Amino acid sequence: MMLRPALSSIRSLSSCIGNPSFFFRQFFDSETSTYTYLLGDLVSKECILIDPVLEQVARDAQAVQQTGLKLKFALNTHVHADHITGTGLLKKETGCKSVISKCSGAQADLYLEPGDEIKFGQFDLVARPTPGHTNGCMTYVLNSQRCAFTGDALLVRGCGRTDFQEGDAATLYDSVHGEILSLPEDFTLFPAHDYKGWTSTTVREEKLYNPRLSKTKDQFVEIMNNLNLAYPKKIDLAVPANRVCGIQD
Ligand SMILES: N[C@@H](CCC(=O)N[C@@H](CSS)C(=O)NCC(=O)O)C(=O)O
Repeated sequence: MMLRPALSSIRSLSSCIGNPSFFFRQFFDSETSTYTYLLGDLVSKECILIDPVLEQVARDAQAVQQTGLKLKFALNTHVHADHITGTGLLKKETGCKSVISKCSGAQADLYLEPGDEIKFGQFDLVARPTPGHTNGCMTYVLNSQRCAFTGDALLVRGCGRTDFQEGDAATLYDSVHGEILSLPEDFTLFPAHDYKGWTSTTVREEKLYNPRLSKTKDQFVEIMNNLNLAYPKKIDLAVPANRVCGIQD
């Protein structure tokens, strides 16, 4: 029997806790292998979603409602190429504000610059620029819970591809080493995708075991330039839609 976690639409995690006021849930969209994260403050009731998927908006909105939380922000880590973001529809359905980096060039209610903070109740996410997969990629760091949401910049034992949009392997290497792998080694890292059954990792694990990023920069660039991956199936639909915050009308 293959020892692979069930790719259910809702996964629970015991990591990234330690404060009873912190609500955390990791969701999975099995069609696109995308993780969406719900983070909330159970005292103030404010919550946020990171990287929601259009087809899973009902699931996400239901989770928010069931927990008695109020959705303040729906954030994207970048302009995704493989799925349409759920932020446009979530805005309509919940009145939340959409958020993305200024550098992404995409439309949103709030634009993040490096070092900007997103507050939900007593918690603060700090935006760190991690370009290389796209120009506008941001990693969101939650220092209080010793974790970070890396989007496609860093995947478990992998990283985002660099062969379309504004992809650049050398830039990705520098930004992941400078902004993610420089975090304390015990920080838990949550990616936007996984294709092999992983749910999270740590800075220490990726420094030791990432088969791409643990190499020298020259070796990394060579690896990235020879991945020969098929284009994402939805890229022609997803990129233009995500530049305007997903489906809005
Ligand atoms: N088959 C999927 C696309 C898979 C893919 O290209 N994933 C991207 C992130 S989404 S743009 C990636 O960077 N992968 C890195 C890797 O090493 O796999 C589809 O058709 O949507």
